[in-house]
Amino acid sequence: MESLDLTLFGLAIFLFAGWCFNWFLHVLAILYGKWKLHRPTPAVPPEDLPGISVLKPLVGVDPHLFENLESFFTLKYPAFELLFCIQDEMDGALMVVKSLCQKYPNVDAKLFLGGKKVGVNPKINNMSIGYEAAKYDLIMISDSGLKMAPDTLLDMALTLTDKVGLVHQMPYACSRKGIASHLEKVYFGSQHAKMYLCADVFRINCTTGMSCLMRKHVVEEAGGLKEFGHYLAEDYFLGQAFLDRGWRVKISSHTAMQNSGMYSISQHHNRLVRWMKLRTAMLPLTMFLEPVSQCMVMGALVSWAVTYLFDWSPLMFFLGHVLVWFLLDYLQIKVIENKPLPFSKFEYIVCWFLNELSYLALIVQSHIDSTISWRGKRFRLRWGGYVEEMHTKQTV
Ligand SMILES: CCCCCCCC/C=C\CCCCCCCC(=O)N[C@@H](CO[C@@H]1OC[C@@H](O)[C@H](O)[C@H]1O)[C@H](O)/C=C/CCCCCCCCCCCCC
Ligand SMILES: O=c1ccn([C@@H]2O[C@H](COP(=O)(O)OP(=O)(O)O)[C@@H](O)[C@H]2O)c(=O)[nH]1
Repeated sequence: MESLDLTLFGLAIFLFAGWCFNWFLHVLAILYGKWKLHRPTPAVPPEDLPGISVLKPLVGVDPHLFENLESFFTLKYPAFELLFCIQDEMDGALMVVKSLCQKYPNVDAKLFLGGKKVGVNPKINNMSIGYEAAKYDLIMISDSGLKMAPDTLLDMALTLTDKVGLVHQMPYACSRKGIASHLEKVYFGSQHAKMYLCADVFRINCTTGMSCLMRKHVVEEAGGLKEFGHYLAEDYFLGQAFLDRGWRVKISSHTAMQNSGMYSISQHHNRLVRWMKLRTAMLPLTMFLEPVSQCMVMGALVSWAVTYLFDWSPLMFFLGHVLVWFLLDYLQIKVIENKPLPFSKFEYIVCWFLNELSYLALIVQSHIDSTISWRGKRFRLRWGGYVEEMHTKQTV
């Protein structure tokens, strides 16, 4: 009996300590975000800036593709080339790129069709020819759904100092109409940003491949881009390859502005489930950490702990916990948005609860099957982050 008491006491102390650590992370993320993000970009003589090859892997067209790609043609940076990679020659994105090349004939832009099969990851396959043709040592991988501010490339290049090998942008989102867009902002501005900013402070690898600038010669030392084609989460392994070679990996002070023209709550959820599956396969520990780091789960566990330890009312404790979390998330989103929020306080309440509650269901869903669907292809995940493509049998 005594050993059971001791175990419960130890568990309650552990949960309470984890809860205190969580508040530390919350406050740290807000303060670090305030300090790190949205810094003014200094003016630098153009001759001091290295050239950059920007790889744009494209699949399909959405209503914002033209404006998103156009934002790369209007970047304020002295020397860069745009390398558009399109895997399917019939893809409508081809027309969009061609019309932008006509509109901006002075921008150094090239088109690569068909890709090259070097592994399982279709994004890597798509980018392979463009990667080989890149003429600068600095390459940037930039997903199709991003819209970039004119000075962001400059900010990223200035963050890439001597010891830094890779600079990535923390994912966030442009303001668009509707609840799905608000939900996306609430997710990326709250729990995602909290972990992302803290991971950067503690130098934990959380490289996200939607927008990252890196030194090509280091990628070559690691075996070239094709080495990362075995994984779907090529971004995490790219970041790790830089860290393993003694390079620093940093975040830019500009966030990655996702601006896909096709967005809905179910698309957002499917994407989060896909990412969770990748994280679980790569880093199995996140399978345990992720649920307990959720507001509602942590609140319920620690309510028990404080009742056991201090005889506090579990209900009052839980409600207070949720309220403080909710308010800190609001402060953090405001720091990341850095301008008036595009939604009302009521919409924030709805999206915050929707995000917190649906995320728990998504965690469960992510463990139900280990296959991943991504842009029309299906993959089976293996431990360690390896993947196999699943081919559906053709019937005649
Ligand atoms: C109390 C401590 C609790 C710690 C709990 C940790 C739980 C982790 C929960 C959330 C982490 C969110 C922040 C990381 C970003 C992850 C986003 C993601 O999963 N992206 C993956 C997919 O990206 C796309 O993949 C396809 C590619 O082609 C696209 O271009 C990509 O955008 C991506 O592959 C994964 C990247 C890295 C995941 C690392 C996760 C480790 C995070 C640990 C943070 C812990 C900080 C705590 C500090 C003490
Ligand atoms: O078969 C594919 C799937 C994706 N991509 C590219 O990979 C990037 C990321 O794709 P998506 O936005 O679907 O990934 P997510 O951010 O949702 O993980 C985009 O530029 C896509 O065009 C690609 O080139 N081929």
